[in-house]
Amino acid sequence: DNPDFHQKIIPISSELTQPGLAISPEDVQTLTSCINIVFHCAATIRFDEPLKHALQLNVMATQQLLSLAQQMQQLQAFIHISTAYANCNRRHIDEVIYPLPVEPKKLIDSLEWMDDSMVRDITPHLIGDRPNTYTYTKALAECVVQQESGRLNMAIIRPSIVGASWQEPFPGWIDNFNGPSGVFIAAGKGILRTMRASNDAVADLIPVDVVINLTLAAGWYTAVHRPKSALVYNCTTGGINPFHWGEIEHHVMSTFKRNPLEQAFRRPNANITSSYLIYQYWILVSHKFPALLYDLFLRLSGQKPQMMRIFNRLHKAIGLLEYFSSQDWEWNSDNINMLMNQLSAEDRRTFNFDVRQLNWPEYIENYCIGTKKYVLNEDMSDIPAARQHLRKLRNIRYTFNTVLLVFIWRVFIARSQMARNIWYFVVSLCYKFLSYFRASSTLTQ
Ligand SMILES: CCCCCCCCCCCCCCCC(=O)SCCNC(=O)CCNC(=O)[C@H](O)C(C)(C)COP(=O)(O)OP(=O)(O)OC[C@H]1O[C@@H](n2cnc3c(N)ncnc32)[C@H](O)[C@@H]1OP(=O)(O)O
Ligand SMILES: NC(=O)C1=CN([C@@H]2O[C@H](COP(=O)(O)OP(=O)(O)OC[C@H]3O[C@@H](n4cnc5c(N)ncnc54)[C@H](OP(=O)(O)O)[C@@H]3O)[C@@H](O)[C@H]2O)C=CC1
Repeated sequence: DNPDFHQKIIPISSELTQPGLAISPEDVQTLTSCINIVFHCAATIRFDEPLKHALQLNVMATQQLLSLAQQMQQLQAFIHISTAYANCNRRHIDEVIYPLPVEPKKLIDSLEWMDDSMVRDITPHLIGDRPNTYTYTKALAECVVQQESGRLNMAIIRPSIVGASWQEPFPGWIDNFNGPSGVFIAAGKGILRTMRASNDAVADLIPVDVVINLTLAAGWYTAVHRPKSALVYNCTTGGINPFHWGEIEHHVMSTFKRNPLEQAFRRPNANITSSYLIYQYWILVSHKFPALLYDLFLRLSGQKPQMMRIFNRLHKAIGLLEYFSSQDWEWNSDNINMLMNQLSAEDRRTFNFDVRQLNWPEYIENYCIGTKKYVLNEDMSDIPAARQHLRKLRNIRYTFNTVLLVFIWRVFIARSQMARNIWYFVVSLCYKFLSYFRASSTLTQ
């Protein structure tokens, strides 16, 4: 649509961990003289980030950017991107900034002199009932934003689990493995067969284009209407148009069976469970055992074993995600409704963030196809070959199961008189039934 779009963009190089964000003096000059709105989304989103690093990227960098923003002569609004899970230690989350027991500045100062192992030891005490350093540092960043809200005109956007696009630039666009995308891909490849999640818990996915549209609209509202205090927007779907992890599982599996990924390890067949014991059982039977067999095959054919390593990484990743897929939260979204009512009918269409119109089965199907096309760069024209591959895998499974059954049965028959008796009884019963069936069909003729 806009072939010269790049002429409208001036990239600024920066490094969040450096003093002054490592922005060159010339760039600082450009920014302070002509910026109207700041959208601050840079962050580390890794769940396993060491606390010191997460603080540096998510809290101190936000502090530095706020200082820079105060020098911006034309600034109308500062929009900070947080996460709906910043306060995931609460069940009901309002559109307010919740206080933390520790003052961010004091925490940063006290961690300064500690070495990495000391920080590692006190991290669980600091993050308390939050699951990771990511949600904790995002909550601290909100407090930092609040401290500056008297001086700057600000708003906070809190998206839940950001997923592929709903409509723009086109349905299903996605370019990374974060959040559910990696899980969907692993399930589509037949690697992931089980995950701990609650079938009935709300899966609060939010399409990335909805987040962007809402963020732009909030930028407009903050700049033009200048609310007295920083408004928080809980950018979620669960309270408005709920969909559950059990339904997601169903639609992901059905999409990948119809549109298989290339070179799947096994047929896609993942089940979610909230039971720890069932989960451990499937991990053993459906993950570790096939991985062991496959690695044995690789070793015997002179190749490097790799499947167990892949599964260990997968287990680490799903272990970090299960906190979010095993429970529900309730987010208040009054500010979202207010913002929607403030937009003109045309703006509401252009910056659509009304998730009541979202058709989940269609969205999940586009999402899965999007992971195939844009994350894995697979061609849709290869789908017949991928289906053929799945048929081959199904035949291998049938053959394997039959051989295993016969083998186990043979072992039983050889060792136990009772198994032999049962076997003869079943065989003679079948024989009698067949003879009776043949005799009765001859009589009717
Ligand atoms: C059918 C079932 C339905 C049920 C389905 C339930 C879904 C339930 C989702 C809940 C989702 C909550 C989300 C909370 C909402 C926020 O607040 S959003 C923030 C979201 N943040 C994230 O998702 C980040 C989570 N990821 C991480 O923390 C780290 O990647 C992990 C998981 C600790 C892994 O760390 P690592 O082992 O060091 O690996 P990492 O360096 O990250 O990646 C190495 C390579 O593997 C790739 N990779 C990373 N992850 C994956 C993956 N999952 N798969 C494949 N490749 C991957 C990377 O692209 C990278 O590739 P290269 O660049 O080397 O080519
Ligand atoms: N993904 C999700 O599900 C959710 C995300 N969010 C929030 O949305 C925002 C964007 O997240 P998302 O797009 O998913 O994450 P990404 O990791 O894709 O993007 C993070 C951005 O931060 C930049 N960045 C990271 N480290 C540094 C650094 N040291 N110096 C300079 N820039 C850096 C990255 O730059 P570069 O590309 O150059 O590496 C990248 O542009 C974050 O604030 C996150 O907390 C909130 C809720 C859910």
